[in-house]
Amino acid sequence: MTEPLLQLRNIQKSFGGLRVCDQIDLAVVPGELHALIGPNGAGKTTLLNLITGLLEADSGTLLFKKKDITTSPVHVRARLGMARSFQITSLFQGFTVKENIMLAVQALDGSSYRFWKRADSDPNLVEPSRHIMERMGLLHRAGMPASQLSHGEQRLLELGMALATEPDLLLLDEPMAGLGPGSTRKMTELIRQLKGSLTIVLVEHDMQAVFSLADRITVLVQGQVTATGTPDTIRANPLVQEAYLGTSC
Ligand SMILES: Nc1ncnc2c1ncn2[C@@H]1O[C@H](COP(=O)(O)OP(=O)(O)OP(=O)(O)O)[C@@H](O)[C@H]1O
Repeated sequence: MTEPLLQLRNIQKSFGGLRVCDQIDLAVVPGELHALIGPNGAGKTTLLNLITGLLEADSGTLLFKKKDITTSPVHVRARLGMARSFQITSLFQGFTVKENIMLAVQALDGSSYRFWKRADSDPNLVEPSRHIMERMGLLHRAGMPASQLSHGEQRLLELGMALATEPDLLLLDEPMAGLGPGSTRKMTELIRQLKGSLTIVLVEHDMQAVFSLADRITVLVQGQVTATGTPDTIRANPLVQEAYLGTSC
């Protein structure tokens, strides 16, 4: 098997007496879109938080690009090439779409925010920002404050900001949440276009999107990995069908 880009070995996490992640083993290989699914409260978001470093595991090992990052803080993991789609609340609401994207590009470039005025005419920032806005279908919104965007557009901006850091591993936490059918289709298509050019871990409740996008799916139930496999294997797994009884996977 290809050497994993991200590997979790025997990861445990409890909140008080509640074990939320229990002996999690997970290998994400380069270039794949690996979806994490499971019923509400299964521990998916907690697992993403453990991967990005927002939370620290109680025990177990996390490897990224073969480096042990088990205790590394968020910014070290980000510098190594991990990005998570920002929550809408962390967009700079008063800044325009272009300014938000430029800030994210600037973070990659390492230059200081106090040079903002110059940054606005710096082709090294302007060109990549323009490219990202174009890719996200947000070019026509470049001058609009983030606060005035629709919910779907804000989610696209979030994704654009994550991509601006040119990650090797992109973690997406429910990118379709709260989107209508049109925006969901648009987001699905965008994620499909990203596939292959980077490795993606996707947490999503929209099973249609998950099953159409994922190369492999890991199913979490009550903090444990119940199954990992291709969409077809997962669909046919009786344990998964039991966990998802009543849903359309
Ligand atoms: N900071 C916290 N303190 C205490 N309990 C927490 C904390 N974060 C999550 N939990 C609990 O851990 C369990 C797993 O939560 P988590 O959000 O990881 O699940 P999830 O699979 O992402 O659920 P959903 O699909 O509903 O988003 C839940 O019982 C939740 O209440």
